[in-house]
Amino acid sequence: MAAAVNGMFREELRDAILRSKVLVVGAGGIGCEILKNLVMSGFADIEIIDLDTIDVSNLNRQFLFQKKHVGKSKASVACETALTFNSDAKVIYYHDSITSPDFGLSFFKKFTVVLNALDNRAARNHVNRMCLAADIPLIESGTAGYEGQVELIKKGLSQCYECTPKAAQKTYPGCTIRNTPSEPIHCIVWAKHLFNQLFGEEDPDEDVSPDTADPEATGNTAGEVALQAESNDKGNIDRVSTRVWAQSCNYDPEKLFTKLFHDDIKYLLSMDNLWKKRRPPMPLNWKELPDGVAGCSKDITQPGLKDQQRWSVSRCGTIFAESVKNLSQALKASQETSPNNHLIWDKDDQYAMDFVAACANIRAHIFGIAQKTRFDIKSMAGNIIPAIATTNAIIAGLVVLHAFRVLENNLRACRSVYLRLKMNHRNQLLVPEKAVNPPNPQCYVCAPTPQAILAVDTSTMIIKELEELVLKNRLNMIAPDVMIDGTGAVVISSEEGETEGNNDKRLEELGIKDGTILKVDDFQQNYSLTVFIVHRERPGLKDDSPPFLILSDKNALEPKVQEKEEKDIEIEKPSNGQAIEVSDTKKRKNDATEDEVVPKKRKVEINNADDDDICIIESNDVHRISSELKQSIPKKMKSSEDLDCLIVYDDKND
Ligand SMILES: Nc1ncnc2c1ncn2[C@@H]1O[C@H](COP(=O)(O)OP(=O)(O)OP(=O)(O)O)[C@@H](O)[C@H]1O
Ligand SMILES: [Zn+2]
Repeated sequence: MAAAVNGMFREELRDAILRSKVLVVGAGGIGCEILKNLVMSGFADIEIIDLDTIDVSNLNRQFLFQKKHVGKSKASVACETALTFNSDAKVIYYHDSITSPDFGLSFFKKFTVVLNALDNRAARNHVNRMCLAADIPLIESGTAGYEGQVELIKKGLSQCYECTPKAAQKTYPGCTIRNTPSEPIHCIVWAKHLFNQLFGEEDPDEDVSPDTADPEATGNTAGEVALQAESNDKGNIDRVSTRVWAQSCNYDPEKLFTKLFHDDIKYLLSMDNLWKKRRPPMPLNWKELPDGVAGCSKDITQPGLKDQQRWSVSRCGTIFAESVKNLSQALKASQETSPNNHLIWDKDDQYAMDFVAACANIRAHIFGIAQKTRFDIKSMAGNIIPAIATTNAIIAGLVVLHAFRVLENNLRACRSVYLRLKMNHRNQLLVPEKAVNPPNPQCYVCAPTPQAILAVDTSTMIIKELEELVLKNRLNMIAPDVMIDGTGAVVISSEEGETEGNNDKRLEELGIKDGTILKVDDFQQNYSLTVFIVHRERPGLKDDSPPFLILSDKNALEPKVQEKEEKDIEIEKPSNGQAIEVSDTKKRKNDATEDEVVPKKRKVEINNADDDDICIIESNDVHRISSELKQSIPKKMKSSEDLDCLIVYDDKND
């Protein structure tokens, strides 16, 4: 093959290709294309890793796989097929996760360049950190429908994957979901919550009942009055969990329907402040379900496949009853093994999907919102973004062109490139950045001494929450060790059994208070972070403000000359917090000034993919966070610009 590419590339590049050792992370849509490009360009020493097996749904675009490969390791089959294009190449495959401790620093250090072809934030963060630690150039890529992006990540030269905040995931206020839906997606999210309340993992924060704390309805006691008036034998969901009540009535579809789509709606109607400027919802009667479809003048016979038709309300009722029956039986069967078992919502499970489609459409009808087909609901509920083979191929081509530049040591030519859906004003579909974006000096990952400020109520947060919510979920660590600077006390150890006794202790009990400095290390990621604690009181457990905030402006930590004398807590207070990534969207925003951490109770995943979760944020949280931060930020920094862009809405995923 080397001979075949002779003459195609300059001699130096051809030799560099032959000498190089390349790691491809992910053998999915982009990964398969990259691997094919690599072997066809004469790369002779390649390793590829993927944790997954081939699914039939991969076959339309992952051309290294065929029907006979379904169920087999992606990495193994990709390797086997690629070798048929160039048997001179040496390709090693791993059917494993790149986050496994087996792939440590010395593994990464073997490579000339790493090419990411992943689909989730956790893995991308991890590879980012490993490549920074190993000082190996990483080419990061992603696609979403017709759009895509390729960028170089090189320590000290370019931004890293975590340098700038990414736009927040799509969010919906909790009260919109529970009280005042206005779009089909609000009804779909509500229906998914209902599934979990009835059959899945119960989460009190996914309550589907009317929300009496809705600020728009405050001062309105009608809801309470209505609540009293409604008979408890119908199941007052504010007093008994939806699951317990549903079980007590043996998942009787009529009773469930009446509770959810009649009684609760009447209750909502009694909160009349909500309906002063809105069309009020219309409670439905199980025995008189209309044959009409919201958005259609009458019940027309619609063309197309069953999945692509909009169901009449009475049809939704029938499907609701059928799916409730099947799902409750499935739940019962699974609980025979263990009473803690529950169902997991899966868009590809017929009854789970039927249930969500029927409930979403019934609720849509009640609120005068256009109904959707089961197919549309599946796309929205599963947050499916069509994967386009051509987009993947274009992006994979660019990844390999970037790799050539890396091999030629022409890193500055590796400017980020965006593939657009439509031409820009220069008639470009592929739009390069003007130059390689320099690293963010305040990045909490790639800065020379990474630092972050954690503003938290040290009297309520427990150590387990510090580990799970802050260090793992928020700061993307895998196995953190935490030591208090100064005393050397280890509060969290990645070694099993060493610090479990601390798990339920509050931070202040272990001496973590305002002004404390924590030294956090994740040996698996070769990552060290200094965390400055700022105590920030939370008014009460029922308070909706985020349980903690992370800021990353290390300049805020340096005392000004006149303040040096008084080296007190002021030095830990943020002055101009640099925003940190808030979603996995590949588009980076440079304008946010501080990071907002969504309280766990408001965060809702509505699909299975790590990177496609939809969060619910109470809209008034934003203002509360702002005003709280204003109090903790030195006066000179209090500008509205600094505080008004906490949450960026963007519906793109990579
Ligand atoms: N931690 C990880 N280690 C190794 N491979 C990973 C890891 N996380 C994700 N991947 C792989 O990255 C690939 C991403 O490819 P792609 O985006 O085409 O996803 P897919 O799962 O093949 O397709 P779809 O999500 O559309 O069904 C997948 O094959 C996935 O298994
Ligand atoms: Zn960075």
